[in-house]
Amino acid sequence: MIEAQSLTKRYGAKTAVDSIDFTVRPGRVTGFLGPNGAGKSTTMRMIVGLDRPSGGVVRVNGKAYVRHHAPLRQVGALLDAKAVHPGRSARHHLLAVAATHRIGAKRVDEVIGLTGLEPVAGRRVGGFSLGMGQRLGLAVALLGDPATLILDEPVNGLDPDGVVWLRGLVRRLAVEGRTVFLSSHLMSEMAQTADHVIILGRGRVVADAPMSEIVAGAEGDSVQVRSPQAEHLTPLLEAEGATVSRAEADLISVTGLAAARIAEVAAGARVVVHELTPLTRSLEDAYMALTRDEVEYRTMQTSPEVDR
Ligand SMILES: Nc1ncnc2c1ncn2[C@@H]1O[C@H](COP(=O)(O)OP(=O)(O)OP(=O)(O)O)[C@@H](O)[C@H]1O
Repeated sequence: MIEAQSLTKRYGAKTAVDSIDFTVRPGRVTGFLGPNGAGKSTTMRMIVGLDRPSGGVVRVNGKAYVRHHAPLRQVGALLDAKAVHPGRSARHHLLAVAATHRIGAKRVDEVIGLTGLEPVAGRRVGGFSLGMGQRLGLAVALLGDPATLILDEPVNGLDPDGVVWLRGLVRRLAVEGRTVFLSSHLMSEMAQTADHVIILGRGRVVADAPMSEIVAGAEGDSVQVRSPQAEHLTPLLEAEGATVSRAEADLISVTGLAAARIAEVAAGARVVVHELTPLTRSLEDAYMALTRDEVEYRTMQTSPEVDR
């Protein structure tokens, strides 16, 4: 369990984390989302004592991280997978970390197995790919068999097989009753992995709810309709109560009317339709709506005037 109360981090005049409160509960996967610079990494670093809060507190399994006598047995963290000695083999790195907590070689071999590192366990870590480095970071996080896991962008660098494997591992850890807190920028991946979501925007919590609620709160389902007579079809659909927005000359997005009814209206007016695609709500839609005003580094749109 992770509990943050009025947790704050300032860097000079910049408030990276602005008096946030949240609880990450055991037995489920909690996703941590937010635009670049929202304060996710800073929050995770404070949870594991790598950054000291400017205000407020954060407890892991009831205590501040630094107050735990054997923190690796309480909290496993994957924050910076590259922070390992490049000359050591993966197995030696794990043995060295294990020794700090009197964890034996048996457990080292177990986590090597759990993270699929057997084929490379004897190789120098310096030659590892990003994906192998992530697996090693996970192996370190799992060493102490901790009740709480904090994983910052764990899918980073994993190949598609690795992503599926990680999803299964993370789900299993939660089913075992552990607290799993993970950040990712990959919405579709997060939608498949997390049960609960906390979204940060500019250092504040903008949403903290079950995944199903977050997705259900997104704007309504829409239907994408491609037709060479889109202009003719639009008022007919609006007369049926639909809201229509035009994406391209022959492409409209229709909300408030089922795909079947759209097809009937089009057929009734002898309008040719080339495509009719119902689009369901997604975590990405909900996320975009919730963070629309919270983006610190927004991609600048080049205005047509500047182009000319
Ligand atoms: N050591 C530091 N000194 C000064 N400012 C910092 C420092 N670390 C982070 N910041 C600032 O604090 C804010 C939050 O950064 P943080 O890295 O926690 O965001 P994030 O949500 O993890 O972003 P990303 O998705 O890009 O990893 C940013 O504006 C960042 O520039």
